[in-house]
Amino acid sequence: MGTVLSGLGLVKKYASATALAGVDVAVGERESLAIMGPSGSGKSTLLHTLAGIIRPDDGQVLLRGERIDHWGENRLSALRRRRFGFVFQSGQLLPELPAEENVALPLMLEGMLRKHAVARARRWFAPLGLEGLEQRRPGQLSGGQAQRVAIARALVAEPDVVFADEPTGALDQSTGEEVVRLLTSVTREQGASLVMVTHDADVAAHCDRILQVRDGRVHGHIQYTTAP
Ligand SMILES: Nc1ncnc2c1ncn2[C@@H]1O[C@H](COP(=O)(O)OP(=O)(O)OP(=O)(O)O)[C@@H](O)[C@H]1O
Repeated sequence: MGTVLSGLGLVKKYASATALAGVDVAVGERESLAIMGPSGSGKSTLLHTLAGIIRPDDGQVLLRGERIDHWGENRLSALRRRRFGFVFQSGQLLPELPAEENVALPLMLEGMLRKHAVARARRWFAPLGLEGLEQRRPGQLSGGQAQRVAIARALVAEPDVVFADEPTGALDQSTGEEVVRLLTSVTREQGASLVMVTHDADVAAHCDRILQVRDGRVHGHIQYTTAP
């Protein structure tokens, strides 16, 4: 399995805390990696550093072997739009746009005509169990449906890597399980890798591998031979 994304010796310090104290991590082709650890252990900082949102103080981030951590802001934001997809805990959809336009947004931002972008966006509704909800606005969707729309938006531009930060954090247990099951399976089918921060061991168990982080360091790995 080839490596898509890697972090080597990542260090990130804030005035009051060392969020990352030298982290090595590699994410394989189509692999799903869960990042777990106590509150304040550096999970979100690690995800944001791998995604080119936070610049590390030391160490390197490589996408398909190419170093990206020292790229300029414009180049990094174009990379994030084209090659990465993002799913957050909640509140990431634009309330005034119908679901299909929310999904189409990354394509429109890249200059695709609205009707073409929406046509491509609609293809994601059936695989995510969202058929018939294309015209609904986010306020007319349940929490689980809104997260599935967010997953469709993260995948629509066919990214190399999807980053998810507590994607089930605002959902009840069974809705969260359904969302993570779809997130891991659809991401894999699309050919992308997944990096997901979660507090929830049941959610993490849907990933191929779990990275345990503690005090800004990798504390351990759990490798599943087959994800559920
Ligand atoms: N912008 C910031 N400024 C100062 N300190 C920060 C900043 N971001 C994170 N930290 C500190 O870095 C450490 C790691 O934070 P991080 O958010 O990565 O942890 P986490 O494991 O994601 O926590 P949680 O599970 O509570 O979200 C913490 O001590 C935090 O207080």
